[in-house]
Amino acid sequence: MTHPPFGNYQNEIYLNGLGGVLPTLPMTFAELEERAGQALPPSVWSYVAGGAGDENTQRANVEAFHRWGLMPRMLVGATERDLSVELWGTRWAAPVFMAPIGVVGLCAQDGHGDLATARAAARTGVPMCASTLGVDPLEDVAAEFGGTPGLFQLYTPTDRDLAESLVRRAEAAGFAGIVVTLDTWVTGWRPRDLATSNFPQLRGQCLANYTSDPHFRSKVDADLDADPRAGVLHWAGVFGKSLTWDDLAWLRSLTTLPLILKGICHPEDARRARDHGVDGIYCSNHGGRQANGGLPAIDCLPGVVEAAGDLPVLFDSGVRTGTDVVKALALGASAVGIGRPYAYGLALGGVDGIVHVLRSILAEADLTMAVDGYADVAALADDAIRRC
Ligand SMILES: Cc1cc2nc3c(=O)[nH]c(=O)nc-3n(C[C@H](O)[C@H](O)[C@H](O)COP(=O)(O)O)c2cc1C
Ligand SMILES: CCCCCCC(=O)C(=O)O
Repeated sequence: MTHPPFGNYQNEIYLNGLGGVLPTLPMTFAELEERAGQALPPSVWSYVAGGAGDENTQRANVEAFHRWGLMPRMLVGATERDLSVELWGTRWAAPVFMAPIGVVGLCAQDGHGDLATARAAARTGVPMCASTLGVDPLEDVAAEFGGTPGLFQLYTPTDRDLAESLVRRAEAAGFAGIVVTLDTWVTGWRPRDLATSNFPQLRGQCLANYTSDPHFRSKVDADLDADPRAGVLHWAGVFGKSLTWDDLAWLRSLTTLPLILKGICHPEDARRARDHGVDGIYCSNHGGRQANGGLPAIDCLPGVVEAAGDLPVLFDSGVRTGTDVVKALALGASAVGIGRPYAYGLALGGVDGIVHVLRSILAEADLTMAVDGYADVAALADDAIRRC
């Protein structure tokens, strides 16, 4: 799919003026977050916005971007930019994707946020990484991608046959890679969720990938449609395998699709993952939702990139603007994950809301590269960023 330059969104907004639909959507992350907080039911809002402990790592993820600065280059004529990247043999329209967000389904007013996210992927060319914890089964999600590649994020259950079934279904549905999340086999200490006690109830609504799974259903001794609680109980018993390096050969054996490990921050873990034959590393601290007191993820990225060698490195945690995207690329990310911002766009404007958030971020990234003199992602590898 070819795209007009992402920066054109700026002209569209100027031309539509205040009378258009677009200006009713926020133009800054601060406003986006504030308005999503007003739009979402309190339990969903506190779940999405919240993090671990006093949320210091969550804030640090965002603030750390300000301690990195891009170095502008002049007289290079970056009048036309190409932001596309090739990952695992597939061309992505831009070096950006939507990070997996379980429970994102509940951010949509019609309760089908996974489908809305997939439709936004189709409209923008920005891949979606679909969470295991969806409101809509992965097959229905993949059917909405419209040619944009998609990734499936696996929460590995203790039941190996169930893991295999989920991966096989993702393969059959046409997903282009499997992202295995390592850092969330149990949830971290999340005071906002503890205060509302709503987490189990929210989670219970996001088990479509399990309750639609033939293997899962075969293990539940009840009619799941008549008694959804039986499904929740069975899920609670199989969710959350704490993986070790010894499990990697088994994970690798599940699929010929690219296998990507999410939650890697230590260079030594990146090196070990590479030695175990994975196809990609995903540097992330889960947006500060799991362990508080950690380093900002962006500060971990350079070490992970170096250790990963020639493996692609995905990155997320704290990305709020197009400039953040360019900084993460300049620090070696192959593609950058947008997390909470797209969930907030969904809460405010459904598919249009996500599209607006993604196009704004891409336009800012594109225009930042134009002004700073970087015509493509490869050019950013050339000394484009400094510690402030
Ligand atoms: C509400 C919410 C749910 C999430 N669910 C998942 C998930 O199901 N699987 C996963 O690997 N990561 C999940 N994450 C983590 C994101 O993939 C990503 O790492 C994080 O949002 C990045 O931080 P940021 O949103 O502050 O940029 C979730 C994040 C949020 C905010
Ligand atoms: C029991 C673990 C559920 C994890 C829910 C989704 C997620 O990753 C999150 O950060 O929230």
